[in-house]
Amino acid sequence: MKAQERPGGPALRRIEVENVSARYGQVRALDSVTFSVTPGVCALLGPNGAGKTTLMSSIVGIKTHDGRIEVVEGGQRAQIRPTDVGYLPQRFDLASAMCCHETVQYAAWCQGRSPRQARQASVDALERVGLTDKAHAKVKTLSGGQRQRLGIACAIAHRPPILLLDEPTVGLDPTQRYRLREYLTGIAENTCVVVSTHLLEDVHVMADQVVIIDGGKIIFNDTKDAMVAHGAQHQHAGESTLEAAYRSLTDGKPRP
Ligand SMILES: Nc1ncnc2c1ncn2[C@@H]1O[C@H](COP(=O)(O)OP(=O)(O)OP(=O)(O)O)[C@@H](O)[C@H]1O
Repeated sequence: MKAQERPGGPALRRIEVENVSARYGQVRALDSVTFSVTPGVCALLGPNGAGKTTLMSSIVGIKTHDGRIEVVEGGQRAQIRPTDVGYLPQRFDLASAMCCHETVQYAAWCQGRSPRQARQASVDALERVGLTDKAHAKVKTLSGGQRQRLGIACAIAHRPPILLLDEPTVGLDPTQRYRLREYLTGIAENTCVVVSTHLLEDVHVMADQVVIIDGGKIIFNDTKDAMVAHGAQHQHAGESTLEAAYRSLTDGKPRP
């Protein structure tokens, strides 16, 4: 992934999430969540079951919810359009008999690119995730990390102004993790990138904004520097400031 490459989508002013609540039957997964995201990398943190995936799928529009999720651009509010968004779900299936190039081409075509644009988009995205040499390999022959990178290629191929990645660095080797972080920080100037992660190194390397969610509620929403400053006040021996901040903010909270 080349940091100097920037997606050509229009810069969005911000994503507004207002008073969003969501349930699975009796389970309240999100409870009046309100925050906004401007271009940059927003790291979404929280314990297992906190509601991160539910929040991402609500923003994408596939989880029904109460409240409002909109884009505000030039003072105008609008619904988020599917073509505005690139989404890497936490778990996904790909057509195992298709090759990587066909897979990404199809994803770009589904996002409104013409067949010719989709072909080029696939070439570019596979290059960015380091899978050019696997372009004609069948999906079923890929390793776990290669599959994850193919999923990322599908999410970024149409160069969306909103990128939602649910635990994208899981399964990537250190070099690929570095390349992904470099790519995301490179596009962040004009892309709202929301990355769900359990890795504080992801936060350290690429986050501008940090949102911590616990029990379906936002318990922290500020800059990375503010999180570091909070951690410095609660640091134990052997802990980084980010580890201390995360522990002190999430320790002892009731779980749903
Ligand atoms: N399909 C589902 N049916 C019922 N409950 C669900 C479903 N998906 C999630 N939940 C519940 O909703 C809550 C939030 O889950 P969610 O997957 O959003 O958390 P998460 O923060 O993404 O967790 P993780 O870090 O483990 O991926 C949890 O209590 C979970 O058990």
